[in-house]
Amino acid sequence: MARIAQIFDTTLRDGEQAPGCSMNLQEKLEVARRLEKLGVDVMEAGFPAASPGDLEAVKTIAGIIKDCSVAGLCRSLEKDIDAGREALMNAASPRIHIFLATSPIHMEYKLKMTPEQVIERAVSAVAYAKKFCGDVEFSAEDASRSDPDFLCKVFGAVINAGATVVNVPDTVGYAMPDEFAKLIGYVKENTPNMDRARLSVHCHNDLGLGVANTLAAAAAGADQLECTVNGIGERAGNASLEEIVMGLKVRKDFYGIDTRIDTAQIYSTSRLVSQVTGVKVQPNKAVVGENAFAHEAGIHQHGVMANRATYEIMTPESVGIPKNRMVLGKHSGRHAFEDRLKDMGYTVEKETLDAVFMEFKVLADKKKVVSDRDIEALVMGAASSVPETYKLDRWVVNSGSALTATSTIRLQHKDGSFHEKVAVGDGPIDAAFKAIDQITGKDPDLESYELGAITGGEDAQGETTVKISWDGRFWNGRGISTDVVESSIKAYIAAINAMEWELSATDVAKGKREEAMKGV
Ligand SMILES: CC(=O)SCCNC(=O)CCNC(=O)[C@H](O)C(C)(C)COP(=O)(O)OP(=O)(O)OC[C@H]1O[C@@H](n2cnc3c(N)ncnc32)[C@H](O)[C@@H]1OP(=O)(O)O
Ligand SMILES: CC(C)C(=O)C(=O)O
Ligand SMILES: [Mg+2]
Repeated sequence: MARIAQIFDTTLRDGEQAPGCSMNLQEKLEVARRLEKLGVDVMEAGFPAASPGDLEAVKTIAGIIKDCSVAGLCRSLEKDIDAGREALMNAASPRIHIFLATSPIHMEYKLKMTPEQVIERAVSAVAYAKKFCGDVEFSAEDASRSDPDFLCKVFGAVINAGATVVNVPDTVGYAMPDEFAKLIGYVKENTPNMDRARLSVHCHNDLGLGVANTLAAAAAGADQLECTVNGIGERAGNASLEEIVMGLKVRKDFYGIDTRIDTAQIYSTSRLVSQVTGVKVQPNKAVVGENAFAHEAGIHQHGVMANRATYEIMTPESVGIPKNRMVLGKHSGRHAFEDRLKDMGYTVEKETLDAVFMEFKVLADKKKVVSDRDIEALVMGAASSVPETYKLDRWVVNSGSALTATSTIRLQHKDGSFHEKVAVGDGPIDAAFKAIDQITGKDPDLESYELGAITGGEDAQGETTVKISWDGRFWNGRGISTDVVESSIKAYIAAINAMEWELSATDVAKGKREEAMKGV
């Protein structure tokens, strides 16, 4: 019988650590719900001690996710574990995840601790966490560059202190598959009481081997695999969830390992993560890339026409890539539209469906054929919208080679009032953003601005993604329109709304904490 490997997803923690991948609370919640539907066994929701915003995010996710464990990462410090405990107090299955480095270079230069002090600290941290939480994972950071015997000693000690999972991270993506498999076999054989804990791996992709190392470790006995959707994560990223899961599924004959992932949810989860982070999936990315199932060469096309299995080792449907179906356009009705949404993996409330269907009709008037990508953009726009403090009412922008770009923007505030400002700038987008800043009284830094077309063709919709920052925090905004200036304005307003919403939510939480402290 096949054994089951648990999938530990860290998109919301290690994934979010990647430059440009930060998500706001609303976006994290959407991703968390999708991960639950995907069937992950554990989701790491954040690093509660990193900031009050991170703590609130983990707490909110922990309160709504019921079908899998929710983990929070903590250093081996009581104050971090206390933050983890607070963040996870409403979780159905909480897991405190503690880490401490075990490699000579990390111990000497970063932690400035001796190996004996590291063992002592790891044990005391696990024992402290165990007082509040039955499920405690311990990660030996930089395990692949650690002395294997020392690693086994640390693991034996933390298992004795109550750790339920011990994790072997290849923190800097240094390991080679054969070598990593040997290390896993060694740890399994030589760690005292290894039968009392699950053995996990967490691989990074610095040499492009994150997935290969994870699969090699699974074959060698690891039974929890840590990964992220689309492989996002620190530096070159983490091992990608979709590649690990499909590797195990397609080559079950070789590995004999199952997971509980509903693979038909993979594609829509990948699209969601790409949309909320604004990080595009490369076209040739395995499993979920635009070209993963495209056949261009004649010999391949000929083979696929005779039998798809000549050049396809898995079907697009098995990862949830929708088949080519009815064309949706301005004559399509609600049933066909709703059916397509279901096929694409979206379950939307009636209210959202009504709104998206209306937008679809407006778009269908402008475009001959509305593609799945267009629909996805409409749903994402409606579903991920945080409460709108400001809404675009109307705009005019003048620009050209012989005049200074000028914009007039009118926004409606949620209290119903209208506000209009005129601004000049270095080009039409800058002028528009400056007018919005004047209205909102906010002056965030524009960290990134990306403009693309959702589909090809002259009537393609423009999609703009912006990232703004203020006081070290980041917010994304997305806007779509057949006019690229309008999509840019919408994206900027969406980012400002996300910022307004998160800052006010943090203020409320802070207020509540201060109130509670008064009573202590
Ligand atoms: C491999 C990984 O992915 S590890 C996870 C990485 N994630 C993050 O760092 C999350 C975001 N981080 C943060 O917000 C901040 O770094 C914080 C809030 C966690 C800490 O901030 P600061 O207190 O300002 O410390 P700073 O980040 O500068 O330095 C890290 C400190 O933690 C210590 N430390 C690092 N790892 C550990 C650990 N596992 N256990 C205990 N202490 C640790 C370092 O030695 C250093 O200590 P020092 O301040 O006594 O020199
Ligand atoms: C905290 C640990 C698990 C980590 O992310 C790493 O070592 O890469
Ligand atoms: Mg990591």
